[in-house]
Amino acid sequence: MVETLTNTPCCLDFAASKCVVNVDLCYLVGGGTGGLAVARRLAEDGRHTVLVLESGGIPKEGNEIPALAPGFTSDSDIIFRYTSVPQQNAALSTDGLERIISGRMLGGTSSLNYMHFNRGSPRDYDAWAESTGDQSWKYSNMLPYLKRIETYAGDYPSDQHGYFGPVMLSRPKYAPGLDYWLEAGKSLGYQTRVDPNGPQKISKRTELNYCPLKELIVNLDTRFTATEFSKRLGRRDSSYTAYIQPILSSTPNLRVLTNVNATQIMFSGKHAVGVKFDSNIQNSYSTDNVVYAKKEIIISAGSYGSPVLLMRSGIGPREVLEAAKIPILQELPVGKNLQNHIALELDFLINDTSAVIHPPRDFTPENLELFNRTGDGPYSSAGGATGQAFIASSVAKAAGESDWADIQFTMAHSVKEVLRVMETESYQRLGARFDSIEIPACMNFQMKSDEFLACYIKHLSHNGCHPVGTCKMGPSRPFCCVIGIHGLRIADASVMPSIVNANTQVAVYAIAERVSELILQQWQQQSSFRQKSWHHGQSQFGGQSWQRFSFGRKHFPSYF
Ligand SMILES: Cc1cc2nc3c(=O)[nH]c(=O)nc-3n(C[C@H](O)[C@H](O)[C@H](O)COP(=O)(O)OP(=O)(O)OC[C@H]3O[C@@H](n4cnc5c(N)ncnc54)[C@H](O)[C@@H]3O)c2cc1C
Repeated sequence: MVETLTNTPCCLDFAASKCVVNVDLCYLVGGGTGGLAVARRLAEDGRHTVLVLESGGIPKEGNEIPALAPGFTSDSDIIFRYTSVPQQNAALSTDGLERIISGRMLGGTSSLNYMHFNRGSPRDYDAWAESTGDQSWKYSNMLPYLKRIETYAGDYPSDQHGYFGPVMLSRPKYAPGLDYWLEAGKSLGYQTRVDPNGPQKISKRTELNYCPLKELIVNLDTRFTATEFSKRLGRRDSSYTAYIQPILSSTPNLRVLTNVNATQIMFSGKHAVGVKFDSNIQNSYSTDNVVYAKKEIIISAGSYGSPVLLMRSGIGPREVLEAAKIPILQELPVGKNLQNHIALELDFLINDTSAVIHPPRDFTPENLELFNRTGDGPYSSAGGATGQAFIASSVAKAAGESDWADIQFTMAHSVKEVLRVMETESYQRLGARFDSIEIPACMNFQMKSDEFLACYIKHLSHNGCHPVGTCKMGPSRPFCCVIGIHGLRIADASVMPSIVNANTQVAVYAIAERVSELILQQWQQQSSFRQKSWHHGQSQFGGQSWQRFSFGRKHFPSYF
């Protein structure tokens, strides 16, 4: 059951409107993509009680309908909204100020996103292994976790896929324009029948006979594929619907508390022991509620939320904490290393609307009824990005990384290559022509010239909604533990040392799967050690042994 403060039975001091909760073992801040995946794995083990505190509520009605996803991104009830610092080379049409959003509800941003399902390149995971010095992050070692996420229902069944995981990975039947996309890719010499979620290999192009845009894209080793999605029968599969909803009522050791906002981690010395939170239930606002966790605290508040919570708790860069007059508990470069993809939409005019979603024609009551009945049709698509391609640019090539695609485009990113695709026979049949938005600063340049495109990109590009890296794993931070602090871990997009070359939710799920397994192993080892120590202590010290050897109790007797 999803609970609110007003009805949770574990709230000990309910009458005083301050809530003091003692959780058996573990407490998670943030019921988002990573958080709920960790919560599920820890709870289903059966030996531990897990409490999730989530700032938002249950996803709104209609959240499962992909076609409604774009509308939800501006619903202030279910998003965190920020504005970037002024950018020098992006978003200049809005004075360099970027609108940044993330999900604020159960499922977090997996309840808000467009459901594209891409693992990223094996090179991305290998790079994590290299930067952390921990070989277990290598792709070959992460493959079991990637498989554990998914129930594969795509076109390429193989031993590269999982078939029993919570998230359904599928390719929708309804895919307007996909045929044109694949035909265009094929006509340019690219492979098209490739598993987008198999190990990402860049296929060799058969010939390079036409490349007027070669300064940007020299190596056109690209694969054009259908896009795959985290959807079950055409409906959104989020971490809430996939990991938690199916087990919540039958898992009494898993508690989920909604509409509570964590404000600070509490410490005894350098040991994280609890979290303070505000709650806002039915317009009744209460502050400084406290939850204590016996085992440990795991933060999964996302790439913006996790560093903020750490800094509020005294963990962060000295200059930031001093400026905010927050006593420093641990100086760490929290909040640095923010990485994101850059995104740019290009508009084309075509004369045949069968290749795109056409709202007046497609979003009809009949098609809604079709979706409700079968999960098919226009309502099963979040914006119609039915095809995608991964390509290695000349920048990647120059760095010796021609097998590490640094551009992903989904009808259509990566300007010059998209323009090229639109010039192919298949898109010319649709009458496709570039319909550039008029930007005064770019009007002096010749349309499609390098100068024009550079100006266009600087003005209209924006963040790709894939923030990572703000609490990055380092060599001295095993199992996503916070350096210098006991009992505090992070499991979300913020721990990635570097961004993957695709959409980020799958990598977050993989991190959550791996971290939760490590946590369970570590807890198991600790309890075996404790048991051994206890027996040993008993024989040595008789009745005094428990206090002498047990962890936790000794340090925090008042909490437990
Ligand atoms: C518009 C959009 C479209 C996207 N499309 C795709 C896509 O198609 N495919 C893809 O792979 N990726 C996509 N992404 C990115 C992807 O969804 C995210 O990278 C991923 O979901 C992040 O997971 P997370 O666990 O790090 O954070 P989140 O899922 O955001 O979870 C953080 C959770 O913590 C909660 N929280 C934060 N602060 C507090 C606090 N103080 N107290 C309590 N709770 C708190 C939040 O409410 C949230 O539930 C998209 C992102 C956006 C914004």
